[in-house]
Amino acid sequence: MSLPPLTLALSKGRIFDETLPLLAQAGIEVLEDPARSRKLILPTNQDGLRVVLVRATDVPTYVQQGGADIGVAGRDILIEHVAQHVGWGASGLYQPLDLGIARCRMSVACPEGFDYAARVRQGARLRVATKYTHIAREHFARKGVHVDVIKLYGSMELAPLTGLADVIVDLVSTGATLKANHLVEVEAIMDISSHLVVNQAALKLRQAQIRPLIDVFARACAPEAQSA
Ligand SMILES: Nc1ncnc2c1ncn2[C@@H]1O[C@H](COP(=O)(O)OP(=O)(O)OP(=O)(O)O)[C@@H](O)[C@H]1O
Ligand SMILES: O=P(O)(O)OC[C@H]1O[C@H](OP(=O)(O)OP(=O)(O)O)[C@H](O)[C@@H]1O
Repeated sequence: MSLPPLTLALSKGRIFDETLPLLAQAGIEVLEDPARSRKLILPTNQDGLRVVLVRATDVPTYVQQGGADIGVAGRDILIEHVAQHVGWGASGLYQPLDLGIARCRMSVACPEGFDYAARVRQGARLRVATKYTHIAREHFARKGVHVDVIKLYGSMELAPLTGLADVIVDLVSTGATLKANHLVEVEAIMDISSHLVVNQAALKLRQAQIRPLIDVFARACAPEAQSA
């Protein structure tokens, strides 16, 4: 009797695009292009593996709850997920590998004319708009800065421009989005890249299928594989 295929959860933007070359190094090919198809379950050229497309924020949930066996998620998403789901227990989600893809950083940014350093020195209360409330709270708590955190789901750059917030905490890569909106990066909080996440029960029950897949990713993202 053949086993059901392993399910790999990916979000359809950068993570999908940057995971494909890692899979390709092991001869694994996704047989449909999410940019052209509305399908959410994509076959691969291997009977034992399929890809499901989920929102980036849902990848940890799918993997932890067993909707997928394995997934790729940004460190930003993983930190927020773990902080919000402490009740679920730390178990269920194994993070064996930093894949080094979708690299960016989490930063504090503010409007060009805003004197962030002075406001921090003065001990002023800051209004912080962000999707990453846990990371923002931790960062400002460590600095001893009092903040009101305003949770947003996107377009954080707009918040200081409309008077909704003083600063934002968001992802920065090239800096082009900040520049286009007359914002400046004033503090880097942490480097971000995407990690492999694995359902712990699946890892125990389906060792023989999952271990080789983890090894495929480990080989593909090793430094010598990058330069080859
Ligand atoms: N500008 C950026 N440069 C590099 N990596 C980024 C950048 N912005 C976000 N990321 C990383 O990519 C992850 C988002 O992955 P991806 O682009 O696949 O999701 P998405 O498809 O945009 O999200 P959603 O599924 O919510 O629409 C983030 O969690 C972060 O780790
Ligand atoms: O420094 P840059 O290279 O300009 O990248 C930064 C932008 O990238 C991310 O957004 P993304 O492109 O993922 O858009 P989204 O949040 O709407 O998915 C982030 O939220 C910034 O807006």
